[in-house]
Amino acid sequence: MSKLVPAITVKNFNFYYGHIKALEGVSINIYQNQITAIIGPSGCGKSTFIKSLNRIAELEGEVRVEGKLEFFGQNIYDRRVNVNRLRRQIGMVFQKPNLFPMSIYENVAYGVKIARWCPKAELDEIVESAIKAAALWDEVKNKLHKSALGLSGGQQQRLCIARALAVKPKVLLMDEPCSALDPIATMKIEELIHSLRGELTIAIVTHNMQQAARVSDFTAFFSTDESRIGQMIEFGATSQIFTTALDERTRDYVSGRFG
Ligand SMILES: Nc1ncnc2c1ncn2[C@@H]1O[C@H](COP(=O)(O)OP(=O)(O)OP(=O)(O)O)[C@@H](O)[C@H]1O
Repeated sequence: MSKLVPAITVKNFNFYYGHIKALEGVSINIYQNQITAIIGPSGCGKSTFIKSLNRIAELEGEVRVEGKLEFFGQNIYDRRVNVNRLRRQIGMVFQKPNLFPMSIYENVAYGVKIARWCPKAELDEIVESAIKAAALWDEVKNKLHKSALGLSGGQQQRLCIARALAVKPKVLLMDEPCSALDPIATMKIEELIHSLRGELTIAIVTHNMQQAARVSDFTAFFSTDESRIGQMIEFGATSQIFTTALDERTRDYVSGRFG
């Protein structure tokens, strides 16, 4: 394996919603061009964690952070950070597809257009290559100017991924991207994630153990203790976490005995 470079470095990270502590002492590297799965029981702070990486969490209300959270060496919570730019560089796909009521083309072009002026021919190329990268081109190439809301749930989710890819993010965060999809649509998303392997840094929250084992290079297991505050219990190569985890709580969770 080539040398691992952290895209995101997290050290002793605490996260609060108002006065309520949701995460405590999280330390982890999200490695560049690797796929990291975040697993753990409901309410342990998996979504909170990934939403804190691109500062989407603060859209939900007053939040506070402590500790270190760096994106290629830059403090993500520095006052001088341009949050819109940060969210382009660290894109996100949610549980349910959240397309705009616009055409397929416009959905993908949207982020590019608000970031900069772009000649039509270049925009066409960006849209096409993003939809191709999201493994959706053959299904939509003849209806690019039809409403995106007419697509199936699985197609909509791949279009959300295309929209995120169009602005050339360095990191893509995925929060249970398959939880609303049937097995075939899920398989297509997994194949798509697989095709991005080695080219894009991905952090994916999933409740599906087989999915984590299939798609990721690294796995982080989060949990809570009696305090109900989320912690990261163990982080390692996915093969190790699923076969020889060091912590008993991780072993119990991945084997289905807990959670
Ligand atoms: N916007 C919010 N305001 C206040 N508390 C929140 C907010 N979002 C989440 N929480 C709380 O933070 C804790 C962690 O929630 P989070 O959604 O991150 O967990 P999760 O592991 O992703 O759960 P699930 O697997 O059920 O989606 C929970 O106690 C939750 O109630």
